[in-house]
Amino acid sequence: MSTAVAHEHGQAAGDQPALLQLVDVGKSYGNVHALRGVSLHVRQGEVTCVLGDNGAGKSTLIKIMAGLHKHTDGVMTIGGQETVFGSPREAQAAGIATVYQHLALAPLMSVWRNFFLGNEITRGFGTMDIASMKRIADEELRKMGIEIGDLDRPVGGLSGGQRQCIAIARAIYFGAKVIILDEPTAALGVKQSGVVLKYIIKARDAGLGVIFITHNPHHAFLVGNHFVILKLGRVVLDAHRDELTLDELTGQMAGGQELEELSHELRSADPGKVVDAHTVEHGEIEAPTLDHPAVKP
Ligand SMILES: Nc1ncnc2c1ncn2[C@@H]1O[C@H](COP(=O)(O)OP(=O)(O)OP(=O)(O)O)[C@@H](O)[C@H]1O
Repeated sequence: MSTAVAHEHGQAAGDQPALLQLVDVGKSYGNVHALRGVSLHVRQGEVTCVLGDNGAGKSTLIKIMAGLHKHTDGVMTIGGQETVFGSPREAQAAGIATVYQHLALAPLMSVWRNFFLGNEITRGFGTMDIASMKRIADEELRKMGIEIGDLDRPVGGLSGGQRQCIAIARAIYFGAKVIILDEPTAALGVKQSGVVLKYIIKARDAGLGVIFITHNPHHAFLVGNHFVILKLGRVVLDAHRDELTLDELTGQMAGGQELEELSHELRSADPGKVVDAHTVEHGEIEAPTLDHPAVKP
């Protein structure tokens, strides 16, 4: 397994050129270094997973690629051209679509209205061509195998999984080359997560470069071609799927060293009980109860 950053600066590995590439990108907010030396490449028909805990720098990374923030170091290229986006509009125009976990759609608006939000079809005198928009939204959602039923329903009444899927279908229809998914499964149960993961595969198979931001290595490993783990703003793992196993990804994500230290601390707190890193990592540790000495006042 490769735990080091494996790729040469400025050059994507493999035959295909990267749709989007970051080389040694950094971002400082005053004297806070949110990202340092981050390199990443996103290729057509591949899912690049970016994993990281809270504060790892995932949101900052998304904001740079989505045109909300400018990086302070390094280079971003889109289709080989060095690029700094001045606004989210510029990123969209370059084919970068971002689906935010909570802001994917406007909850009070209908499904078809959301599908065309900001890209409405109009006839003469600026009147909206509602019939065409409904027809196209229906066709596109069906093409992706998304069953919604009544497209006049406000999306607020749909499940979180359905909302994410509509946002993905919309990005594909409007010609995105790269789709950034911001923790799309974080608030979902197992079944709904499965549905969203299926549409991540569909987006990949439609030829998009998918960036799947998540803190869940199990979800990442089900769909990912490439894995990057961020920790405190730095890349601590950059590996292709055939270079690692799910256990290794999970271990790296959890932080083997930190787990060792935690298990050591827990052992000293309760020397009668044997707790090893494996037990902690796999969630086999006993949950504290009100009777547990550790939580007594
Ligand atoms: N606008 C800002 N000003 C100052 N520091 C910031 C700003 N935005 C983020 N940071 C800092 O940058 C670091 C990375 O934050 P970021 O939000 O990118 O991480 P994250 O991986 O998305 O975390 P989370 O999952 O908790 O949102 C953190 O230390 C954070 O406090």
